[in-house]
Amino acid sequence: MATATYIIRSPAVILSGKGTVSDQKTASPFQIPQFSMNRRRFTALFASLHDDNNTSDGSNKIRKAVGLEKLFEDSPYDVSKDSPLHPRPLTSTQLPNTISDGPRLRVAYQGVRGAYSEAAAEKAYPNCEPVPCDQFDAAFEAVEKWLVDRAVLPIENSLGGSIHRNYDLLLRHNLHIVGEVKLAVHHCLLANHGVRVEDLKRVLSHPQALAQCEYTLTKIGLSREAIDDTALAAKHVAFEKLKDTGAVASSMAAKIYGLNILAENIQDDCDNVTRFLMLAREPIIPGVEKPFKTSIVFSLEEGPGVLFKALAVFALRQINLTKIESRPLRNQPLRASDDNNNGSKYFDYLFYVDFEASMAEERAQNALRHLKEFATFLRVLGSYAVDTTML
Ligand SMILES: O=C(O)C(=O)C[C@]1(C(=O)O)C=C[C@@H](O)C=C1
Repeated sequence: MATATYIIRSPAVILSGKGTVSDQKTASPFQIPQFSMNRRRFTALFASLHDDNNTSDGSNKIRKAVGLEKLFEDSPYDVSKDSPLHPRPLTSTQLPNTISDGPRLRVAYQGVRGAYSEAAAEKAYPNCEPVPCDQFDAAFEAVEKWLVDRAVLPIENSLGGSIHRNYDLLLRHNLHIVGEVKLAVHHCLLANHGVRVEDLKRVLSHPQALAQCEYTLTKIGLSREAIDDTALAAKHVAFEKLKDTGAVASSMAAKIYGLNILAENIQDDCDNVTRFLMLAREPIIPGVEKPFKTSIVFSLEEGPGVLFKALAVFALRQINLTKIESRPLRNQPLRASDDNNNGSKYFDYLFYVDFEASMAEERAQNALRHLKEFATFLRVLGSYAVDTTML
């Protein structure tokens, strides 16, 4: 039977399911002396959640499908070995504000200067050094390869919905969610000086930004063209000195690239908020001193009421869910329905759930233990403080 070696390097990662994980190692997850919760119980809990004695082939297939087998292979150093280089896990109380003490934290974001993601990085980590990345993948990789300390990436918007790419990348990469930050997004219509709204034929921006301004752009009658980020759209319009093309971007982008603001607040709803995730190589130790949220991803066997059963583990413990998202389980061949086989085929899905509880709480631990009884795969993406700041 094929076996895989997993180095479980954090207490916040759970690999579970019906496959064989023959040789698990746990790498010194707790190094913080001021760790305040019942450390022994927490360690025992994670050890038990990692302890997978099931033997059917289900989860190995899933791990292969989502690339989990690669999780630790590319690690710049093996954290299972004691090393002075091993950074201490961040504590929840260090985040997000006190993190800027000491040397400036380098924070990757997707886009160029003036992108909303840069503003989100600065809100998440005041006084940080924002590091632009061309794509979301590059931001994930920059953290993994120790080029930067953190990444701040958008995950959902109140008008446009989920940013699916980042849901997929969360699973493909080996980073932990250590916080969230919400940013009010006020879009402007930008153009070169001397250009009027009537002169414009098209507008460039990030697809999310274009979707958020759908109504206004249709009213003006502009054709839309997608570009990697809002600030890059502004930069392109400015550098190419375009006369018939505008950009949807921030007032900061207008300032940086010397564009004129033709219209402000052009998003379809004045309450336009994007939620960003703060990602790090190490998880934080979850606390209970302030409102916490936990993000997980899991998959289930096919069958009637299975998702209902999965969600009931939270309802039974009065745990509120704040988000549920399903994504196709990539590289998983289409399965034929075995019961009442009528030749129908269906897809397999991963379910991403955010719930309002800390992994330091017994009810959250029990809920996940319960879920693990029938989930074919389960991973905790992070347990982190809720962003309760006023926008
Ligand atoms: O293009 C930018 O400026 C970004 O930061 C990206 C992004 C996104 O991906 O949703 C971020 C916030 C806004 O919702 C629009 C675009």
